[in-house]
Amino acid sequence: MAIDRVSSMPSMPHHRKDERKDEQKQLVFDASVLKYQSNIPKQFIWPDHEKPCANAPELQVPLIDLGGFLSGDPVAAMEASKLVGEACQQHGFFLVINHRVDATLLADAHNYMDNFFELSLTEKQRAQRKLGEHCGYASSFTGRFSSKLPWKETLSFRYSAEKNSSKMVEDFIVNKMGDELRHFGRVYQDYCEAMSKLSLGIMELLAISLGVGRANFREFFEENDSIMRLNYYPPCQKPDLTLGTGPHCDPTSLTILHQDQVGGLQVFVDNKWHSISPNLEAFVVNIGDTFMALSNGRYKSCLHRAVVNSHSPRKSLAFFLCPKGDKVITPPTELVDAYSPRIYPDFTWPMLLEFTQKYYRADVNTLEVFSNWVQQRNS
Ligand SMILES: C=C1C[C@]23C[C@H]1CC[C@H]2[C@]1(C)CCC[C@@](C)(C(=O)O)[C@H]1[C@@H]3C(=O)O
Ligand SMILES: O=C(O)CCC(=O)C(=O)O
Ligand SMILES: [Fe+2]
Repeated sequence: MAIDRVSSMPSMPHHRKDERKDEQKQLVFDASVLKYQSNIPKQFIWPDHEKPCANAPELQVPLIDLGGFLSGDPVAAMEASKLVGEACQQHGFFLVINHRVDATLLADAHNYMDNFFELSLTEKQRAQRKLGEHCGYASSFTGRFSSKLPWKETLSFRYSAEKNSSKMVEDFIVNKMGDELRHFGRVYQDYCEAMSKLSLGIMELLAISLGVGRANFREFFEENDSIMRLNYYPPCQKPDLTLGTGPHCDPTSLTILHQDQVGGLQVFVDNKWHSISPNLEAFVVNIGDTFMALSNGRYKSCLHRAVVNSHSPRKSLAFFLCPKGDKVITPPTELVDAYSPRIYPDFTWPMLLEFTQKYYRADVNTLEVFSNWVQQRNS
């Protein structure tokens, strides 16, 4: 059964379920074919109010130099945390440079991604993600959603920072794709380790900016159980009708994204879509719904999307930091008082993840609908 936005998870009438199954069976997003088609299947056409708008103005996002902070300079740490705090109070997006992620590793991550997505659909489908699961290959989520399909292929896998999981990514890739992709798996294992390390540094800056203990969030995410996602956006002959990724807030805690030089990431600020220009030296960082709850709403998870174009494929590598499954999302006591009462209920990340994978397509309201769902279940 394909999943669309549901408010109270109604059971689907049988006849509709059968119709949907037939419809979904026919629809396969084979990028090697669809990128040449000028008649776009209706499932990929977004409603007028969500279609891309021409020439979105560039968003002035703070470019935060992490060099001094990563060298242990306390003044630089204060300066960086101030810039991070200002960005998170406005739109939750900022860029980081001098991040110490190895340039060769970053180049390999982009190159190996090209190799994978240029495989035949049959080859890629060896890693096909199962309904309700978040790891594996997906081509525009046909079978998962029945309308407003994203114009993209994705490969997602789980990364755990726990000591005994040092081969989790490599093993997943080899298990799905065979031994010939072992090195591919190794590259993304190393990439995720670099992302995890960078995330923990950024968590220190977020803690300082919120006035909680500097180690507070770092310890909370030390043994993170995160999601790595490779986004591949084929060219589209009608890029004004489709979206690579629909409008959403990331349900996760922190996203570290590297976009290639093509451009397409847009953020909704001051009631208008703004583009974030490519900068290969920088990572785009944004906080997600889970961190918004952890900060008791002080920092906002921000609406964003990705547009496509008619001339070249676009790639982005998104590392989604997530806490270990047994961690309860409760804001530090410093962030809750009579003037700032609790906004969201306690929850764990696996609860929110299951909600987005089985019941609700993440959008701008995910955390609010999820909170009501949790409170209904607890009442
Ligand atoms: C936990 C996740 C669900 C999604 C991938 C990660 C973080 C972002 C989420 C997503 C990108 C938000 C928009 C809708 C979505 C279905 C997508 O377009 O990919 C979301 C991802 C998902 O549910 O697979
Ligand atoms: O590809 C992009 O630039 C954004 C992708 C994104 O927002 C996501 O995968 O959550
Ligand atoms: Fe996102």
